[in-house]
Amino acid sequence: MAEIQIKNIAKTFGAYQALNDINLTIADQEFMVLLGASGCGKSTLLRIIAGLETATSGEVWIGGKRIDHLSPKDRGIAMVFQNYAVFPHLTVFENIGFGLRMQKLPNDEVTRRVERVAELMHIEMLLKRYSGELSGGQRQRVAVARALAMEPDVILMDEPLSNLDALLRMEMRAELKGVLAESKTTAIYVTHDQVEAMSMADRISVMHQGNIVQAASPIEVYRNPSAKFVASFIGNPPMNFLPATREGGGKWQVAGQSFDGPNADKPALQFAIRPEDMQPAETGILATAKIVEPLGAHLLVTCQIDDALFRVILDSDTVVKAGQTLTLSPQPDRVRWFDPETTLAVA
Ligand SMILES: Nc1ncnc2c1ncn2[C@@H]1O[C@H](COP(=O)(O)OP(=O)(O)OP(=O)(O)O)[C@@H](O)[C@H]1O
Repeated sequence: MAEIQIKNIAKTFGAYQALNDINLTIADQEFMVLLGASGCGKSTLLRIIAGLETATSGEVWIGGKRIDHLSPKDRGIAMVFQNYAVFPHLTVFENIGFGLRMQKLPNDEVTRRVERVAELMHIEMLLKRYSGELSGGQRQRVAVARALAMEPDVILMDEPLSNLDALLRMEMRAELKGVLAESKTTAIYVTHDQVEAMSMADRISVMHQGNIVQAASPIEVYRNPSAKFVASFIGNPPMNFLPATREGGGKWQVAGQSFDGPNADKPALQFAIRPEDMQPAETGILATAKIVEPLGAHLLVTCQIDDALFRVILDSDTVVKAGQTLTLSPQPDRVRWFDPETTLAVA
């Protein structure tokens, strides 16, 4: 069992607060993705768990044991980095077995483990090759295989696919997800790529300025963002927002139309909707199409509603021209509301 508990972790670099009181529990065998923009603190958190960085305060527990005072090699953790440090002058076999040799495991055990993970990563035919002769994708597989060969309780990955080209990345992310599920390892995966996060994670922790803003399943983060930051960070294009003023009795005025909303005691809220959840209708909000982008699978239309830009994703057969007025109506169960002061979601 390798449940990871992060308790009140804070980290300062001089006067700079990189992490503020982080609390997070990652279940045994869960695939947790830390997602956030550059500088939000995700690598720092990962490095604290690995023991490559010391927290200013707080505790890290794995499998019910406190481990933050242990040296990295005694934590039962393996790590895969972006610049996968595969040794070019060693064969693939020796690269994968490197950590096992350091642990002085017997030869037959090294062979057994290397062959097993090589098969898992589909590189068994490369074992005798020198790593310097491999492609980027193959080298990345070797790096992951080397981590898995350690049979760690926990595997930590920091942007492991970011050096690969787009197609290989897509292939590897599906494969990596499958391999990790099969190996029953608890995984924490750092990325700033939301597609990677959405497609791979059991849960995503969205980080911003040293805090975890929301930790939930990908679909929950997408459908029910807990804060405006999450709504604007996840989704491409992101959620749309329009100002809403209170009419009373749970009704809100949005761009000249009346909508059912929360019964909140606030003069104003923000109405929010995903681009695919706002469609042409008989009655609704009037929008002027500004830019029409046919993207093959669908049509992306950037509109103006009062002063706000608003993006909708329409069926690719829809005929829309720039300058045209559209009447748009939201799918009612997909409308979300945010408090403009706290920026938090209002139920
Ligand atoms: N050794 C250090 N000394 C001083 N500041 C640091 C140090 N390491 C990280 N920081 C700062 O802490 C903040 C968080 O860094 P971190 O590397 O965790 O961000 P990140 O979210 O992983 O970003 P990226 O995606 O760019 O790697 C950044 O502002 C960074 O400049």
